[in-house]
Amino acid sequence: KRQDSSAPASPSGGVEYLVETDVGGQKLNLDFDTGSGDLWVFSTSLSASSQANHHVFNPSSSSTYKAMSGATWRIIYGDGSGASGTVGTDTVTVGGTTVKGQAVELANRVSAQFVQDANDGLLGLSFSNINTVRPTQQKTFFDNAKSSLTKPLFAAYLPLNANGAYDFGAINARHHTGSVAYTDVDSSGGFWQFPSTSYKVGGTKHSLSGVSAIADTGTTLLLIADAAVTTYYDAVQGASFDNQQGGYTFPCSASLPDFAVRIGSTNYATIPGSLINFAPIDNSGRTCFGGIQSVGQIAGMSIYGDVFFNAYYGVFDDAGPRFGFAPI
Ligand SMILES: O=C(CN1CCCCC1)Nc1ccc2c(c1)OCO2
Repeated sequence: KRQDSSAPASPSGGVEYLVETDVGGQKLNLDFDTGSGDLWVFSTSLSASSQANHHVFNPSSSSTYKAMSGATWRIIYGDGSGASGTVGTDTVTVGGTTVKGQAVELANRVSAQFVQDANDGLLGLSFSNINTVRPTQQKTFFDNAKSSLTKPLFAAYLPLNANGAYDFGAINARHHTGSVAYTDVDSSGGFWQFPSTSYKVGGTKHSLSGVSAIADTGTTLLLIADAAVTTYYDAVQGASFDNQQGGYTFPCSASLPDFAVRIGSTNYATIPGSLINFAPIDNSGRTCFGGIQSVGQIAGMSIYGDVFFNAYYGVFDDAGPRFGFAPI
């Protein structure tokens, strides 16, 4: 039960946090994603152009890799990106936590966004019921590891523009302040999902009846219904929806109100306005892109991505299951 460990998570381009992961003795920088359930890697099965600028996994160079005959996978993410390929098993180590016989999905196709991205693949940390391997669905790294951990939990510490960490098996008191508040999780859809039926802009409360949210470390921004997005940016001087940028922008000098979201039936998580200035849209530094944007057509759902985790330590506890949060 002493496979507990903490693995550094490095911010990459403000878009994602990468964790160095050992797959069959080969080191790859993977995007840890609580919003999906597949562990997949760039592999030597990809075209040379797709492999460019990435570390790729070569199954022939791993003495512990075993092909999974007849198994395939194919995934499409909420942002339209995707990947697909074949499957095997290998020994995977993250920090000091090792899983033998972990399903490792080898990409032989990846969408253009992934070729541009800095990651060498993804390590899914959602529930295993949305893993895409067929004909036999596979388990996530955490699902396989949890029985060897002191507690069946992992936690995400993702501070802005600083090295963070994924803690496995124990909460790391150095990664949060105050006490951790919890809400029950509905895992039936595969996500770390909970009701989130109201929000506050600069202290004024607004309801989002019937809405649920997912805690999603693989999504960069905080994505929420159009009504909430409009309410927020109505409170920001000079903000407007920029079709070219595909979201709300505002003068980088604008003062941004805090945005609080209700987590379950407990209290609110408050994201300070300063964390809602995501990035300048160009090198002039005049206009900035907002960290709160529309979730689009996914009715009744909010997606709490890294902008949320820049303010809150997230505890993903399989006992429950439940989601915990505490200011970092
Ligand atoms: O697709 C993702 C996250 N995804 C994680 C794996 C890498 C590529 C990005 N998030 C997302 C992005 C936009 C969305 C959405 C979800 O739901 C509606 O709009």
